[in-house]
This record gives sequence, structure tokens and C-alpha cells, in this order.
Amino acid sequence: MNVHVLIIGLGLIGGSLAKALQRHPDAHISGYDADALTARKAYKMGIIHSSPPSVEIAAKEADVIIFATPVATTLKLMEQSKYWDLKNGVILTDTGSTKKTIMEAAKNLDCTFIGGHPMAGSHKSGVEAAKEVLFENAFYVLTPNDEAGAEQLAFLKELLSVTKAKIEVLAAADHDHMTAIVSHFPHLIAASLVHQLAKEEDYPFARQLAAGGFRDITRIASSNPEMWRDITTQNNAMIVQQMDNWMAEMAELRELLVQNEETAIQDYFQEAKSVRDELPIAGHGALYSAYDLYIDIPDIPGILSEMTGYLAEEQISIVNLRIIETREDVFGILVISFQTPEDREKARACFNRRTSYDSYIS
Ligand SMILES: NC(=O)C1=CN([C@@H]2O[C@H](COP(=O)(O)OP(=O)(O)OC[C@H]3O[C@@H](n4cnc5c(N)ncnc54)[C@H](O)[C@@H]3O)[C@@H](O)[C@H]2O)C=CC1
Ligand SMILES: O=C(O)C(=O)Cc1ccc(O)cc1
Repeated sequence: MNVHVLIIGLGLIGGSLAKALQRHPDAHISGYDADALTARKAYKMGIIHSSPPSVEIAAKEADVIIFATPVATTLKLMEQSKYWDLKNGVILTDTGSTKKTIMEAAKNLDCTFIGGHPMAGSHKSGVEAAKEVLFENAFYVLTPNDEAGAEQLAFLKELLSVTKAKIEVLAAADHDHMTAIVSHFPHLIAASLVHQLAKEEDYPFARQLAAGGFRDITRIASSNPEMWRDITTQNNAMIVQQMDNWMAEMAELRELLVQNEETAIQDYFQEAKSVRDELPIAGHGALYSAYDLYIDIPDIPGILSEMTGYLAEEQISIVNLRIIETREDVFGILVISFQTPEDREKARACFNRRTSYDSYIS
């Protein structure tokens, strides 16, 4: 198929989609960004084939238009799209973290709108952070509107298959309910913990002491505030509901603390541990499903090429690799994600044979 795809918004998500779509043999990828410098960068990086001067001109040619902008901006662009000269049969889609408000707005459009949300990302933003492999093995939720026929849905799924994400069709309300639980509300917890730390002005050294747990749980507080403002205002009711549940949970926990009874406190942690350990985070999870292997590595030059070199020699493919942030003077943790549990076991055996570094599964 020859398909002209327009991506509006060439940041982390739009840029990563552009990179992944470059794998498509017959797709022409054009890109538009309100920030001209970003569009120019994307073109120079070779992740878009063309960079039209205006969104109206860009939209004319497109068979598929992907809005990869903050969700409030996406609503504005959807409204503007009514005045664009669109091709017959064009498919509009987006990448926004919220779906209900967007799908309500899509009802006012005369064309097919298939909501989308690739459930992978990071606390970074901008085209510089874009990665071709960002969506591999992650879920990619689609929420078609009533106009979307089976053929158009299949067409979009086929196009997005180059991302190697697992595509899942959901109702917008179900999407928003579940993402409020596992993504949106946790973001507020991260931000509020950082606020709580910041208020401890008499203890500035606490910031230095902030250990792995605090860093892990608050990493996402470094995300783009504009993006999270929009998510929070659009999925507001669901998030408020999660906060009510959280406050009830905190009241229960507070009572447990006031009683200060050892067994009950241990049971609370034990129950949380059992549920957490059973979460399919490293398996076929609700959100992410990579098979991660953790390796304690020393912070020495060349360590990454050494480790990936062993895997290359034993022909074990990886889907992702990252280092969990640690202090500079202690060991870092290298996290390598594999496509299958078998690959992860092979890698573990390989590292056990060839290095003295400890490796473990979370
Ligand atoms: N960051 C993440 O981890 C994830 C974000 N999302 C969603 O994807 C969307 C994009 O997020 P990111 O790529 O992270 O944001 P980003 O901030 O990295 O990129 C957004 C881009 O949109 C451009 N833009 C803003 N207004 C525009 C307009 N009117 N016309 C054209 N371009 C415009 C900006 O200049 C920027 O380059 C958001 O809706 C977000 O909720 C979805 C999954 C993960
Ligand atoms: O960085 C992380 O862990 C994230 O959770 C990123 C993220 C942000 C927004 C989304 O809608 C989906 C994923």
C-alpha cells in the first residue's frame, strides 16, 4: 500500500512514531510542528520525508493524520480540522493519554477518527528523545468511533504494526478508568511526594539522602507539566475518584500506624508485596510487557559495549536497554529487556558464565 501519513507534533511520541514508521516500505511520512525548529530538526534527522509549511497544506495530501500533541492542543486541532481540505476516506488518529474527551469531540467531525494511545513513553519530551523502539512490546490502545469501519481499523492496525506494539481495542471510558489507576493518579503521587520533600526546608540534606525508592517513585514527576496539566484536566473525574480511593486507603493505613501493631503492619506490606509480585509487569502486563533482566554493573567506561558484545556474540536479541539512575560513586543497575523469557534466561546464563556481575529478575 502507498500511504501518506502526516504526524502533527514531532516530540517524544510523534518523533518516535515517525522513526518507527520509517520501517514501512510504502509510507511517506510528512511532519508538522508548531515549533518550526522542531520540524526542521525532524527533517534533518531523516525521520520525516517532508515538512510542509502549514498544517492545512500538510493535511490535504494525507491518508492518515496522527495528532501527537498535548491533549488540549489536540482538541483545538480537531476543531480546526473541520476547515481543512481533507481527502475522502482519511483516517484521523491521535496518541493522547486520555480518550473520552477526545472521542466526544470526534463525534463533531465528519470523518473517521480512531483514538490511539501508545502506552509507552518516558519523563523526557521533545524530538531529541524520540526512539524507534519506544513502543516495542508495549500496548497500543485504539478507540474507534462509530464511523470507523472494520476495514479502516484493520488499515490503521496494519500501519501501526511497524511499531511492534501490541494493539488492543478498548472503549474510551474503560481506557480512561484504567489509565487513571495505573498512570494518571500515580503521576499525582509522584508530584506530591516531591512537593512534600521540597517543603522540608529545615532539612536540605534530605534531598541528597533521597535513595533509590524515592527516585524510582518520583521519576515521572520530571515529565512535561503542560502535558500532565492537560491529562489531569481531561480525565479529571476519574482521577478525583482515584484520589478518594487513595484517601480512604491512607485513612486505613493511618489507623494501622496509630495502633502500631507489628503483625498487622507486616501483613499490610506482605499483602502489597504479594499483589505487586504477581503483577504481569515483566510478562503480559496491562501496560508494559518486556522481559527485564537487572544486572549490577560497575560504573566503568566501555561496560555497555562489553555487556552488549557478549549478547551479540551469543546472538541474543534485546528490545531495550537502560541504566537506572544511581549515585555516581556506587554500582549502577543495567536493565536489559528481552522479547521472550527464554531470551532473558539465555542472557542471564551468558552473563553468569562470562562476568562476575550479579544479575536478577525484579
Ligand atoms: N510522554 C509520554 O511518555 C507519552 C505521551 N503521550 C501523549 O502523546 C502526546 C504527545 O506527547 P509528547 O510527545 O510526550 O510531548 P512533547 O512535548 O514531547 O511533544 C509535543 C510536540 O507537539 C508540538 N506542538 C504543540 N502544539 C502544537 C500545535 N498546535 N501544532 C503542532 N505541533 C504542536 C510541540 O512543539 C512538541 O514538539 C500527548 O498527548 C501525550 O499525552 C502518550 C504516551 C506516552
Ligand atoms: O515514563 C513513564 O514511566 C510513563 O509512564 C510514561 C507515560 C506517560 C504518559 C502515558 O500516557 C503513557 C506513558
